Amino acid sequence: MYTLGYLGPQGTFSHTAALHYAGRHGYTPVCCSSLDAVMQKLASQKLTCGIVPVENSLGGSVGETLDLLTRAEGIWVTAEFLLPVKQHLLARPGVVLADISKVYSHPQALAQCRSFLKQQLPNTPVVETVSTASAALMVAGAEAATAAVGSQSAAVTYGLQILYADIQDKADNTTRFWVLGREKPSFSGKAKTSLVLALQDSPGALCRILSPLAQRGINLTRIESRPSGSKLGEYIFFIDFEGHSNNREVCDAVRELRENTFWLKMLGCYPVATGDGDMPSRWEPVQPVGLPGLRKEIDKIDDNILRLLTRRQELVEQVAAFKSKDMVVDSSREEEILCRVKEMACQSGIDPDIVEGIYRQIFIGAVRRQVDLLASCGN
Ligand SMILES: C=C(O[C@@H]1C=C(C(=O)O)C=C[C@H]1O)C(=O)O
Repeated sequence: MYTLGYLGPQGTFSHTAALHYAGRHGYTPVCCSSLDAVMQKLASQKLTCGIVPVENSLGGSVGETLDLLTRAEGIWVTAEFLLPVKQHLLARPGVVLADISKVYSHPQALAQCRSFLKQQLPNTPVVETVSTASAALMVAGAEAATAAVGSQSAAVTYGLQILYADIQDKADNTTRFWVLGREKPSFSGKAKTSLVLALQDSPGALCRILSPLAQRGINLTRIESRPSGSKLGEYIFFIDFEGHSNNREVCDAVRELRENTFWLKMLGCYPVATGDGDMPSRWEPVQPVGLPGLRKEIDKIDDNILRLLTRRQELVEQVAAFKSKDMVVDSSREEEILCRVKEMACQSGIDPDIVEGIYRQIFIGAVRRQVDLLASCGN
């Protein structure tokens, strides 16, 4: 089994990213208690790979990920993944804004909603938690009227109500994730290279980092400084630039950077993300050999079907937040879906009646799930 570790619990944005990525690449998502646990399990071969947040378009870098990667050995960035992020203010059903005595969330999520919190809850204490989902869990179990900043899936998972939707400062809020593995990936197409380096404190030092790239026309996509952790005023720099690490120009630039810096660590070279977080529209071609090979491929496809069904159920759960108990079934929507999938089945040479039967079962499950959720939320 190929596994993909992510920072849990369920309902975190890392979980959402893991589900998207796992669905595309045939991995099983594995919940981990911290970012450190993701990396430790990866290093000790308990995971095939991990997915970790690196930066957010509003909140900036995820310092913990960068610090852990600086120290990690034998772990490479193998891919990047962009996830659009929507934050909501979540509370137990019945709680109104004026009652809220505390707001819980992960520091990144709080940073993403700074304007909203300042305007709507200016005097309410804010408490940082290890993840947005653990904030939702705390709010669900708290005696007092509290609120969490988190995802809609966290709301549904923990039986909370969305008091305010889309409270992030900007609508196009996106988190960039890195997929980590123990082996460098081989791929073709547009590449990005990431590294971290430490500078000797001398005049023009930063210029000596930038000029080897600039002189060769290499496009720097990110430069980020973090305290080195040893002395006040000493920094390390995280750099991402376009180009493959085996490209001649890039190799020369990295060699020059090494000469100009005190310490340099390659983090990885990986394909540039295309920017859509959707599920695959086309499967990778496979060439199975013999009966065992064919059955192995069928097993893989079954894994993928289940992962897609899991993802579908998550979305169905989110739909429940827009419904009341007595209007769960939407027959015209079901007919619309049936019409589309049966048409696709015909085009692919699959019996449309069989596809219809499968989908009718899926609808029964989806409706049952929504009814249960709405009953547990008291809607
Ligand atoms: C998910 C929904 O709820 C129900 C389940 C559906 C599904 O599984 O696709 C479609 C329509 C509804 O009967 C929805 O309304 O979109």
